[in-house]
Amino acid sequence: MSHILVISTGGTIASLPQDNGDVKAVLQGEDLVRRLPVQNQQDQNQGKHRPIIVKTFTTIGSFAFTFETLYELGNVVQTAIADEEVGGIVITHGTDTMEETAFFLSLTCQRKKPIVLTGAQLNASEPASDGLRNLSDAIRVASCQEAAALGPVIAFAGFLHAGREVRKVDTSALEAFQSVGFGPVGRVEHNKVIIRRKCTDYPLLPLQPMERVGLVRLGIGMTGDEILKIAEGYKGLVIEAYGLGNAHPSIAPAVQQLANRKIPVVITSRCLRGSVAPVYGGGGGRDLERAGAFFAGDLSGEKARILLALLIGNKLDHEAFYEWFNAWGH
Ligand SMILES: NC(=O)C[C@H](N)C(=O)O
Repeated sequence: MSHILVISTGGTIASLPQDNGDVKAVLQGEDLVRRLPVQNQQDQNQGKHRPIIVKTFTTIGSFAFTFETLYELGNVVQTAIADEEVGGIVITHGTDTMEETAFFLSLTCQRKKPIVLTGAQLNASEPASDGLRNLSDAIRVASCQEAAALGPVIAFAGFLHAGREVRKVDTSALEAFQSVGFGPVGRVEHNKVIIRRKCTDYPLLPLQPMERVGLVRLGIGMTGDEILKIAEGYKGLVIEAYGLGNAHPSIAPAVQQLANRKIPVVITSRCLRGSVAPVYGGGGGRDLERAGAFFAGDLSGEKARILLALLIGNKLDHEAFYEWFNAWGH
């Protein structure tokens, strides 16, 4: 029987308070699996679960992840996908940047096997810690072949969220994630995996090291000068603009300058739901589009940044960026 590979990376699920008061990721993958509830271990003995193999990839807070970490993790996941002995993959991860890792894997990994990310909001020393429940649910989902077609998902607080749509919406509540605008793709209830939605089969990008891309959220009165300063040193820039994708009128000429220097600019929205669209003149989305900006549909700023960094890393022609943002943004 093929096994479930649990790849641990740290995060609160692996964290314990230290003598100096810091809460720090210290538990290895083996420690997490050893702590699984007795019921779960019994299920395993009775063959209800596939055997579990553990790999400790790293033991850090997800706020310490970099593009390099994502690239290396992507390689580990792709090796596991190609390994016939592996039936499903679970990644334990901090919640802070879990949605970006889930999206990165969605962009680069074939949907042959379930890929399930999970973590915790309460550290492993807290009596009501959610980590073991989430890990137990994630293992169940990774054992369910039907979940492969969803692409990478986050299993958290009993819900399943698609990598493309999921966002961390709460700093501390146990229900940390939501699929904003669409709702979860499924849930784990009474130890059963229930899948209620299908996920679109988006085109994949080759796994490549990503390039440095900036991300800036507009606040009232921010101007083109500020955008040009922020863009320094970056190979691309994502702007979280207002509403449908609008900005102060001084920003379109700045975008034009950056486009002339072959620095692509991508527009997303500060809004939590809905897509950007070039509608308004007077500094609005139509001016930004005319200046050469790409529109990222309903992707969040963070996710548009991952896609842009990967497109630049793949050395694709900028003309092709329109198709990629159309494909993934809608
Ligand atoms: N709940 C968590 O896992 C948050 C933690 N700071 C992390 O992302 O590593």
